[in-house]
Order: sequence, then C-alpha cells, then structure tokens
Amino acid sequence: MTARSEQRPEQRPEQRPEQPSEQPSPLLSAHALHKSFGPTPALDGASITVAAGELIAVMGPSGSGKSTLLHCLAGILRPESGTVSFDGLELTGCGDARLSELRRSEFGFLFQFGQLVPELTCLENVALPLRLNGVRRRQAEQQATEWLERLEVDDLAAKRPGEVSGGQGQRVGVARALVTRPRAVFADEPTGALDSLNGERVMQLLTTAARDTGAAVVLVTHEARVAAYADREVVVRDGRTRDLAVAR
Ligand SMILES: Nc1ncnc2c1ncn2[C@@H]1O[C@H](COP(=O)(O)OP(=O)(O)OP(=O)(O)O)[C@@H](O)[C@H]1O
Repeated sequence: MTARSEQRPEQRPEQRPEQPSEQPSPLLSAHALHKSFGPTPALDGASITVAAGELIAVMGPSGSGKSTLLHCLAGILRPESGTVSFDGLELTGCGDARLSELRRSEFGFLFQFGQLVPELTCLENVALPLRLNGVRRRQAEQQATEWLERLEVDDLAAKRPGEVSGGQGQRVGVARALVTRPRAVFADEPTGALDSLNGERVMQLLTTAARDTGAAVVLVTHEARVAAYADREVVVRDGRTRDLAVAR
C-alpha cells in the first residue's frame, strides 16, 4: 500500500460525497435555431447540447428537420437566427474559411451511402482527410491502414469503392470519419442503406471507436435499434426539439 493510499483510504460507495447532478458542460450546443428553405420552415427554435464523449441520437418523422439541425451543428448550413457553439467558439459568427478549417480538423462525417471518392482506393479514401490537413502521404497511409484494420476491412485497402459491398464501404466510411481523431462526429442515417446485420456491425464499430477517441457523436436515424446505441435521444418535430432522457 502506498503512503498516499494510507492517508486517503478508499471510500466505500455509501461514503462518497454526493456528485453534482448537473450535466457536464457541452462541447457542442445549438440554441433556438431557425432555418427556412424559401417558404418552408425546417427549424423553428431547435436546441441541443452534446457533451464530449456523448452519443446523441436525433430522431423524428421524415421532413421534421433532423438533417437541417445536423448541418447547422456541423457548420455546413447557417441558421437565420440562433447560435451554435463548439468548445466555446461561436460558429454562427465564423467566416466560411474558419468553418471549413474547423470541419476539416475537428469534425468527422459519415453519411448514408458512405460517399467515398470512387476514383480513389479505400486506403486513399481513408487517408484523404489527413492529406487535406497537411499530413505527408506515407504517414497518412500508415494511419489509414491502422484504421482499416480497426474496422476489420484492411483487406480492402487496394480496392475502389465500386468493388466493395455496402456494409464494407460503410466501414471504410467510419474509418475515414474517425482517422483525424475528430472531437465531434456527425452521422446522417449511417446504416440507412444496410441490412440489419451490417447495420449493427457498423454501429458497434462506430460507437466503440468513437468512445475510444472520446468524440461527441450526433447521429440522425429513423431506426430505434440504431438509436439504442445512444446515451440520449433528441426528438425533432416540426423543426422543434425535445430531449428524452434514456435510462440505460
Ligand atoms: N435544400 C433544401 N431545399 C429546400 N427545402 C429543403 C432543403 N433541405 C430541407 N428542406 C426542407 O426542410 C424540411 C426539413 O428537412 P430535413 O431534411 O431537415 O428533414 P429530415 O427530418 O432530415 O427528413 P428525412 O428524415 O426525410 O431525411 C423539409 O420540409 C424539407 O423538405
């Protein structure tokens, strides 16, 4: 036993001081967002908070504003009013160049159809975000190889996206989304094009990898079994959000 542990004997659970009940301060938050497309309102006062390491499922009916909320959070769309903050930085006050730099260096993206670049091999696709951040080819490809191994698709490194299955392509997409170790990951229906077995596998790999890297994940999904991987659910209806505490 060390001197330190002698001085401070381990507390039994019932002796522990009460933990503060507040949520951890959010890494990413949006407040009172409004966004319309012409006459169509997409967001009507939507708000959301996401802590580092937290996985939030954004659910709701088709056309309710889920993707628009995700795109505003990721700095892809600008809301007409309301604020979006990432780690204390007000995204809504940033210029386009700062936003694209933020997306490249701090955010990872995963979409329904993987959206891999068809001309590049799977390895080059995963290395691409690193290359765009100025990492040298050799180092980028080495890191990409490690991520392909982690997602159990390293045998596909030399293949192009057109030569792999949907599930395999989506695992390559997960590797590409996480290869820069982003602090926030935005996933829009990442399992929407997969059968349930492949969908489960992609979700397991995505959640394990995101938890290992401590990334905050915002996941838009229609599927309750996909949302079951989340720590919390936010439901969007008619452009407004409702937070559901999920006991897990
Ligand atoms: N680029 C756009 N141009 C015009 N209208 C748009 C555009 N993007 C979204 N909308 C409209 O905004 C509203 C919200 O769309 P959004 O895609 O955010 O909903 P969603 O909940 O993600 O839908 P889904 O589940 O079907 O993908 C819808 O009425 C949609 O038609």
